[in-house]
Amino acid sequence: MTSSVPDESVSKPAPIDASHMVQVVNYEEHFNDELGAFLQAVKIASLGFDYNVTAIMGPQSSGKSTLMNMLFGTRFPTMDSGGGRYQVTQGVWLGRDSDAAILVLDLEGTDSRERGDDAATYERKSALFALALAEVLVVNVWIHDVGRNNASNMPLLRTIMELDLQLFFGASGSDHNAKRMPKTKLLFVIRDYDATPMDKLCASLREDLDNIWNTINKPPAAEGTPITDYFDLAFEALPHKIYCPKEFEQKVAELKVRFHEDGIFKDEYSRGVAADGFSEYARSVWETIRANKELDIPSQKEMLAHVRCEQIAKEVFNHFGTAIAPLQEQLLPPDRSAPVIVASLFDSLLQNCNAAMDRYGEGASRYSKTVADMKAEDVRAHLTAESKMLLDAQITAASDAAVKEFQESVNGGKDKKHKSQPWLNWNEQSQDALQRAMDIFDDACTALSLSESISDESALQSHPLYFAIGSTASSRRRLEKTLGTELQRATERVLSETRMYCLQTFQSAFKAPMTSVLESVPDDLWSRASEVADASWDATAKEARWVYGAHGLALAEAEMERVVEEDLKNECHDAAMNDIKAAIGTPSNLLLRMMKRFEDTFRFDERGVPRVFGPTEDIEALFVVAREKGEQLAEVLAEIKLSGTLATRTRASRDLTSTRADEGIVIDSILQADLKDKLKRQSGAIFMEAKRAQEAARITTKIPIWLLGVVLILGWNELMAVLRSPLLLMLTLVVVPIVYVGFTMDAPTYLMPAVVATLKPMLEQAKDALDQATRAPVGASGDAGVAVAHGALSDSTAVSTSGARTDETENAGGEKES
Ligand SMILES: Nc1nc2c(ncn2[C@@H]2O[C@H](COP(=O)(O)OP(=O)(O)OP(=O)(O)O)[C@@H](O)[C@H]2O)c(=O)[nH]1
Repeated sequence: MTSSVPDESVSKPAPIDASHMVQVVNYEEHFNDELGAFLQAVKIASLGFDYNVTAIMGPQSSGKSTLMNMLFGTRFPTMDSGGGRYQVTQGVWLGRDSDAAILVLDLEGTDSRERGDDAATYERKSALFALALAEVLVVNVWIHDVGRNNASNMPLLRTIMELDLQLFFGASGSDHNAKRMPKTKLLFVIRDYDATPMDKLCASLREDLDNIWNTINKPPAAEGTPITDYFDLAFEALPHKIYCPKEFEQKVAELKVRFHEDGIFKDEYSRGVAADGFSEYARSVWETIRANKELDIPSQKEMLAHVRCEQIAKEVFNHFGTAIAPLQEQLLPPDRSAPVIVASLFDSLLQNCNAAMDRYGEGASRYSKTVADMKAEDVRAHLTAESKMLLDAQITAASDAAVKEFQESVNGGKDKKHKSQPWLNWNEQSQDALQRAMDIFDDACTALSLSESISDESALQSHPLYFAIGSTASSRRRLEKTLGTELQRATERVLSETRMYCLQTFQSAFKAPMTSVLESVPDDLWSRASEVADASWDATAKEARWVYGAHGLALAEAEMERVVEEDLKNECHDAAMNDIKAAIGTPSNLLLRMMKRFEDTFRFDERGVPRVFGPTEDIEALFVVAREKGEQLAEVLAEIKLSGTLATRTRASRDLTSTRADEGIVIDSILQADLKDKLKRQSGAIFMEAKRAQEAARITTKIPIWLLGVVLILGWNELMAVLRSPLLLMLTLVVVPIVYVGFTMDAPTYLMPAVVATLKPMLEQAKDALDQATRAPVGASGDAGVAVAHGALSDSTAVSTSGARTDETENAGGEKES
C-alpha cells in the first residue's frame, strides 16, 4: 500500500495530490468540495465539452488501478503483492490522463473484506456514481468468475442499471416521451485470460446482461427496448500479467490505442455536462445517490442489532410499566373515578425515565450504533407517551383543585366575617387566594427539576420528559387565565355586594325618619325631607369611603371618589326618590290621607278635642278650612322637591341615569284635580252629618212650652209622688239642676259617661224606690226620663265618631231626626 491513499476513517476527503489525483468521495461517503479546484489544476475545467470520463469497477485487488495507470498514465496506488492482498483504493478517486482530456475514476474494489458488512451498500453507491458519470465503464472480471453470479458482479450491475434508469432517466421516468438518458459503453475486461474461446465468454456475459435487462424495473419509455438501446457492450481479454507479461502489456497497449485513437468515446455517450460544471454535477449525482435509501442494505450486524434492540426496548417498557403502575392507579383509575393528585409525580417520572433510558443504553451499546440510536428514539417516544398521559391527568386534577381552592377562598368559605363583609382587605385576600391556588398547581406539576438536572441543551431536548416543560408552562398560563377570570367575577360580585351594603346603610338611615316626616306633612316638608336625606347620605358616604378605601376594596383615591360621589350618590338619590314615592303611596291611599287630614281638622279642634257642633258653630267656615287642608296634602306631595347635597349630583352621574325633567313628579295635575274632586264629595257627606247633629242640638236645647205642659199633665201622678216623698224630692232637686246645667254647657259629650257611671247605681236605687212607692205606673215614667238623657248622649257621640262616613250613619241620623 502506498502512502498516498488515506486508509484511516477521515471525515474529509483527501486534498489534491501532486500526482494529479483527487479523492472525490471518501471512505465515509463525504464528497470532496475541492473537486472544482482539482479540475482547474489539471486544466480540464476550461475545456467545455471536450473531455471524456471513464471509470473502472470490479473486485478488490483485481488489478483495476494497475490497468488504469497503464492505460491513462495515472498514478493510482496499486497493491504491493509482497504484503499480501489488501485493500488499496478506498472511496472513489479521480485522475487525469497524462496526455488526453480524459478523467479517470478508480473505485474502491467490491467484496472488500476491510469494509465488511457495510461493503454492499458502499459498492452500490460508488458503482452507481461511476455509471452515472462515465461514458465508458470498465468492468473488471476475473476469467474464472465469468459465468458466476456474485463473483462477476452481476447482482451489482442489476442494481445499478435499475437505479440508473430510475434516478437519472431524463426529467421523468414515468413519461413515455421522457428524454432518453445518454448511452454508456460497458467494457468488460476479462483478466488472466487463458485459452477459453473468447466468443463463449462473451456469449455468457451477454446472456447474463440480457437477463438482467429483461428482468429489471424500467421506466415506461425503456420498457420493451433491448439493452443495446442504452448500453453498448464490449469485451476485452487481458492475459495473465505475471505469467504472460509481454502479451499482457501488448494487449493493454492495444486497448490504450482504442481509448485514445479509435474513438471509443462516442458523442452519444456524452453526459452533456460542461467541464466547469462537472464538479457540481458530480456532487448532485452523489447527493441523489446518498439520499436513496434503496441502496442501503442492512448488514447482518445491523439485522442482529435490530432484533436485539427491539428485545431490549421491550424489556425496558415492561420495567417502566411496572414502575409507573401505582401512579396510573391514582391518576388514571380504571373505574374512571376522580384522579388523585400524586405528590412529586414529575420527580418520580424523571427517575423512572432516566432508569429506563440507562437500561436501554446499557443493553443496546453492544450493537450497531446507528440501529441502537434509531431504536432509542422509539424508546424515548414510548416513555414520553406513557408519561404524558399521567402528567396530563395530573395537570387536569391540579388545575381543577386550584380553581376550587380559589373559588372557596374568594367566596369566604366558612369565614362568617368574610361572608358578611366580603370587601374587608379584598386585595390582600384575593391575592393570597390566587397564590394558594397557583401553589397547588406548581407543587403538583412543576417540571423545572428537568432543566435543573440536565444542563446540556441537546441532551435536555432529547429527554423523554422534555415535552413536560412546555406542556406544564402552557397549562400554567391557561390556569392563570382561568383564575384571572374567576378573580374578575369574584371582584364584580364583591363590588355588587359592597354597593348593596352601602345602599342598605343609606336606606336604614333614611327610611324611618323620612316616613315620619311624610306622615306628619309639616309645612316645611321638603326642606325637612332634604335634611333627612343629606344626613343619611353623609353617614352612607362616610361608611362607603371606609369599605371602598384601604381596609376594604382598596380602590385608588380618584376611583373611590368617583364611585362614592357619582355612582353611589346617584343610586342613593334614586333609592330616596323611590322610598318617598312608596311612602306617599297610591292615589287611593293618598285620598284616605286627605280625608283623614280633612276630618282631623273638621272633627277635632286645635287641642285634638272632638268638636261638638253646637247651635252656634260655623260649620261652613270650618268645612272650607278642613277641605283646604286636605287638598293641600295633594298639592304638597304632588312633587318631590329634595334639595341639598344628595340632590346635587355630578354631570357624569346624571348622564348615566338619564334623569328625566319630571323625575320628582308623583301626582300630575289631572290626578290632583281628581283627588280634590273625590275629597270634595266624600267630605260633603261628613259636612251633612255635622249639620244634622247641629240641628238635633238646636231641637234639644229649645223644648217648646206646650211640650212641658203636656209632660206636666201626663206626669202629674209622678210629680205628686215625688213631691210627697222627701227622698225623691231631694233627689230631684239635686239631679235636675245638674242635668240642666250639663245640657246647657254641652257637658254630655264629655261628662256623660262619668255622670252615667256615677248615677247609674243611684238611679237603680231610685228606680227601686219608685217601684216600691208607686208600683207599676210610676216606674214607666222614670224610664222615659233616662231615655231622653241617653238620646242626647248618643247624638253627641255620633258627631265625634271619626272614620269614613257610612250609610248606616246617615240612617242613624235620619232616625234621630224623625
Ligand atoms: N494476476 C494478475 N494480477 C494482476 C493483474 N494486474 C495487476 N495485478 C496485480 O494485482 C495486485 C493488485 O493490483 P491493484 O491494481 O492494486 O488492484 P486493484 O483492483 O486496484 O486493488 P484495490 O484498489 O485494492 O481494489 C497487484 O499486485 C498487481 O500487480 C492481472 O492482470 N493479473
